[in-house]
Amino acid sequence: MPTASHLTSPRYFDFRAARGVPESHAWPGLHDHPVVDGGAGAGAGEDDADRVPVVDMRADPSAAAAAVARAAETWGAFLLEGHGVPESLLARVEERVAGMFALPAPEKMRAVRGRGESCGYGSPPISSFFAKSMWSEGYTFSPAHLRRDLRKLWPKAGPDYLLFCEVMEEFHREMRLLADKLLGLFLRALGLTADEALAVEATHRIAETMTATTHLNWYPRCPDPKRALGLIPHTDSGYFTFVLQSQVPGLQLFRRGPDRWVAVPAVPGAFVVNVGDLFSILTNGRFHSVFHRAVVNKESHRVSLGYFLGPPAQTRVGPLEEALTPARPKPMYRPVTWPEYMTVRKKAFATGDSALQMVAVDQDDDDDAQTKLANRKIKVSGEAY
Ligand SMILES: C=C1C[C@]23C[C@@]1(O)CC[C@H]2[C@@]12CCC[C@@](C)(C(=O)O1)[C@H]2[C@@H]3C(=O)O
Ligand SMILES: O=C(O)CCC(=O)C(=O)O
Ligand SMILES: [Fe+2]
Repeated sequence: MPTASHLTSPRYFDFRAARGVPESHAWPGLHDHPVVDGGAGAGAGEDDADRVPVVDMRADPSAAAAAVARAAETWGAFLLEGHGVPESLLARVEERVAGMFALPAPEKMRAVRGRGESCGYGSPPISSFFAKSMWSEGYTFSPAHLRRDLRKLWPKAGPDYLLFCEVMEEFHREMRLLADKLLGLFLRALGLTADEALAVEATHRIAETMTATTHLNWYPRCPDPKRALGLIPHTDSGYFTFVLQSQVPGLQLFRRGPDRWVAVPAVPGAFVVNVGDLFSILTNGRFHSVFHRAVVNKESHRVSLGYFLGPPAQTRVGPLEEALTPARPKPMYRPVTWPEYMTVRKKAFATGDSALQMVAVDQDDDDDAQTKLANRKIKVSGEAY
């Protein structure tokens, strides 16, 4: 039973009551790199180096695939427009999400994420690897178990519960179809013809078995945003993520040469798509997973939604044979399941190493790589790619 003790529980920090950023939430090194604007007016230079790439799905498929290839190879992220998910539905999703976060803390804490669980309410799952706390709360759920999971937040299953479930179910239906379409475009972006992309799907059943997870982020208003961080710099671990950021921007992408954070503009109706680590593995490093973070601000709170796509837990993901090129003829990574990769990433956070590097195959060891290529033949889900 929730009691008023949630306010004194070490699990709950009452952001709304905070008058400053305590040491527990103050991050060093936040301003080591400049922040530049990634919006339409950005990149006054010749090549628009800071402008976040845009992919419009209304373009003809080869043009859209070329835009995806450029963005996935150079940025690991892009703004997705013309995706067909109605703006009115996105507005209803945002309204329901904001309503959920506005619930009193004891009610949200009814759904607190238990130790070792991936779904539930609380600090971002990644925060358990760090001594400092982030300026955010979030709620993770599996769209497949929506009605069951959401009873923890709304045990009486009243009108708010029903509306939330209905809107999220409609959203999930649209997003799952969109995810399949985008996966097809990603395969085309690897240079496959439409028929070859269909053949990859027939063999590997990537789209068919792909799972979706929704994670809602709430970044409360922050009295001293220069000291706090909404979400620590990270790469998403799965295949790819659709991020819906509300009217308040806050997502930043890391770019090298010169090192800088590019602030992603809040474009109404657009998604930001992030390439994740397992997709980088699947494409043999041709598509980059993007390092990104979320910052907070003093004026208003911010809400965002991540719709994460990835393989089923038992599927081992390794480089697709179709992604190998004359320049990179060998698989660069060993096959891993998503849970295995999460364990590697946990170690990487502890040591400061790169998780992707930790699953990389030693390219000098010819025999090793060739054996892995031979062993890597995909069987049906649950087996190796
Ligand atoms: C499917 C997932 C990706 C995610 C972990 C999760 O199981 C559910 C939440 C996701 C999220 C959202 C905030 C950032 C992130 C790193 C985290 O801590 O939880 C991502 C995870 C990820 O991409 O690895
Ligand atoms: O809030 C955002 O814009 C980013 C969220 C994010 O990176 C995530 O949920 O993984
Ligand atoms: Fe992320």
